[in-house]
Amino acid sequence: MNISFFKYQGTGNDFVMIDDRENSFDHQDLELISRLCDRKFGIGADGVILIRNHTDYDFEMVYFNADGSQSMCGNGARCAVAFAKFLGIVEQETRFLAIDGPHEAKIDQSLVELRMGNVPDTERVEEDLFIDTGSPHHLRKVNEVKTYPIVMEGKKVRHSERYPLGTNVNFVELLGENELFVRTFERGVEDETLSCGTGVTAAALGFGTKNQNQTVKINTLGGNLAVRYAWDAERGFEDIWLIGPAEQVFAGNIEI
Ligand SMILES: N[C@H](CCC[C@H](N)C(=O)O)C(=O)O
Repeated sequence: MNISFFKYQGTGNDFVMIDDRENSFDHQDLELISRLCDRKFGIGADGVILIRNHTDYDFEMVYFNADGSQSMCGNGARCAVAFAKFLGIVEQETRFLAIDGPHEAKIDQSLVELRMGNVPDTERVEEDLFIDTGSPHHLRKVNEVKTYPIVMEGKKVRHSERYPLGTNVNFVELLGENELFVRTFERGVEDETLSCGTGVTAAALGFGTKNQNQTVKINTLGGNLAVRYAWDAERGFEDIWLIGPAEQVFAGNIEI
């Protein structure tokens, strides 16, 4: 089978993007998805994203982790917006559908602002936090995140009994008020990724200030992101925007 694809990355979180407006990609072939993501025998990526037509939205994005499981993907959604602009589906603003519901986004050059779903509350888990930003995120504050054993500790939490469906695990170092360094062990990739969009959003909500409006700067191994949000004591977190670059790396065909 010959598949045309485009490779995109958003702060080092990388994706095989497929224009599937003809609905021809066999998205139930999870072995194919894993092969496409394989960094030795395939293209290599953290996930696969299909762009599909939708009657009520500019497009629908369907995200698959490298193991074929599905979830919301913040960086992937930012890349999907950039890809949709490249395909001529959108111009500067868009409304599209993802697994967690509708999203708005704005794109200027390669910078994408993605509106995330509202997050009414966060949950304390012993010394840590749990926040669902469209995908599940466990958050642990650490001192020296760059030397912390992310994979060893991330696997323990990801497979703990508390999370029968698994969770993503974020390790967060506070660099200053509203400035964080975040590293993430990702469910479905089953490894650390260079950044995680829904993860840095969860970290911003968990460790940012609780004023009416603020922007949290997040450093990741793959680059810098920002999260803007409004907080209300009753309603929690609203008007949440994940902001960062999304770039096309290369295009190709694969016989697989
Ligand atoms: N692995 C995550 C989905 C992708 C999250 C990440 N790539 C992002 O940018 O949000 C999960 O299974 O919940």
